[in-house]
Amino acid sequence: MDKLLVRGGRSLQGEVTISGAKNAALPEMCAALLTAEPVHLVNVPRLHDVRTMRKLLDNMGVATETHGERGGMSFVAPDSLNPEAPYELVKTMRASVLALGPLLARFGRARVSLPGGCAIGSRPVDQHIKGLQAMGAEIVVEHGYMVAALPAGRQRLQGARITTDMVTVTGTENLLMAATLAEGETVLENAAQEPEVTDLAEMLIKMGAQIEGHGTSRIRIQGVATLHGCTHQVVADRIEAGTFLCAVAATGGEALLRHARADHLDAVIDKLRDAGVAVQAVADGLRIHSPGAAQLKAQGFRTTEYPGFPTDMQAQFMALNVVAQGTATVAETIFENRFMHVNELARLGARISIDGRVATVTGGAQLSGATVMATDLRASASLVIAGLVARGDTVVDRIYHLDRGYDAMEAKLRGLGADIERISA
Ligand SMILES: CC(=O)N[C@H]1[C@@H](OP(=O)(O)OP(=O)(O)OC[C@H]2O[C@@H](n3ccc(=O)[nH]c3=O)[C@H](O)[C@@H]2O)O[C@H](CO)[C@@H](O)[C@@H]1O
Ligand SMILES: C=C(OP(=O)(O)O)C(=O)O
Repeated sequence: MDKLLVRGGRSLQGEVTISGAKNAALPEMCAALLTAEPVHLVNVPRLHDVRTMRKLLDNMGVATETHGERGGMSFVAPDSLNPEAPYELVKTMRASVLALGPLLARFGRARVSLPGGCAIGSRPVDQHIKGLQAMGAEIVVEHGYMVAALPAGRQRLQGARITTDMVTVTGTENLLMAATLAEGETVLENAAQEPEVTDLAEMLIKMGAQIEGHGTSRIRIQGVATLHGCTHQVVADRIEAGTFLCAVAATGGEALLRHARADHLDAVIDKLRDAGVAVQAVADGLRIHSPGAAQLKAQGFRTTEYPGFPTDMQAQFMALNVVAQGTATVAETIFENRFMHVNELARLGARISIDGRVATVTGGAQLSGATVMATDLRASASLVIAGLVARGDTVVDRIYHLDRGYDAMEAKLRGLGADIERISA
């Protein structure tokens, strides 16, 4: 199992290029299931979840290819394929559930393993099922699989008005993709407004889908009989960008984050500015200048759906709060078990107490390196940030979590002057 060795104490300086977003690339790869024509994606990040999604599509019978330096990938999903997502692949990547909507919409049937929970919470998919049932699908859950089909005699899903019980990102994406090929109009109320949903909608529109209102809480889709191929560039990863912002803020220093989108990071940038960090939108990126943690003020926040503070940035900003000055409370409202980094940060010297879904961070900690264990994707990133600030050596174990969602993180950090290396098992 690979580990990262971080020798802390260096400030970060220079330029880093932000990759395409994992959480946009994964649904967009599934969108290729909606047409028999070639779909080309560019700016696909090189990370483990993308490789898993490719395996999942290959396994179904989709022809996939990578090309070029710029994260090019193409997909051809023939008219006849095996519409199944097996447990072996789904268990390592919850986003596999995004195959369900497209498969059902185009092939009229699908067998997709239930994803189960993961470290950060229980992560049910009841809203995906409820929405597809509202569109006429018959879905039974048996032997750990969602087995979905259209009723006898029906060729297509039916448009419907669907209000999800809560805002769900992949739920919105699954229903959005399914609705593009349904008969008639679908209205998704309480839809997720995350930039990755908007990016997916823009790709689907290039494929011939009729969609309005993406980026708002009501998305209207007029179903069409077929979609065609397209070329689409995956939007920049706002969470990767936010992670680098927190790393530079915590270590002090100055950096340019190429391709980072300020308009997708408002809530995080506001908090960084309140903390005392200078963040400026520049042509094709973001510039950050941090005076170092000793000059920064810890910031309280509450995670919420977009455009609120993202749950996927909670752990990384908490690492910054640990070394900034003052006390701050952090409330996690999206996932019930997303504070697992807290005990590991404590091994480095962080002072954090937890009461239910609220963590109170007492800043100003003098961190010292230790061996810590990554428990999930963003927890891993928060431990790396803390390790960059800590005195001495920090070893972050189980970084397969990090590899799931970050494209060459240690190489990018090294490019900014960090002393970090991978120890391969
Ligand atoms: C691949 C991807 O894009 N992953 C992101 C997506 O995950 P994901 O789409 O899985 O997260 P959701 O937005 O669906 O989850 C939001 C909340 O709704 C609950 N829920 C969701 C669906 C459902 O059918 N029933 C239900 O109860 C979840 O348990 C959670 O409490 O959005 C999360 C919230 O921004 C991010 O942390 C993940 O990085
Ligand atoms: C929780 C995350 O991803 P996933 O939904 O793929 O587990 C994340 O990207 O932080």
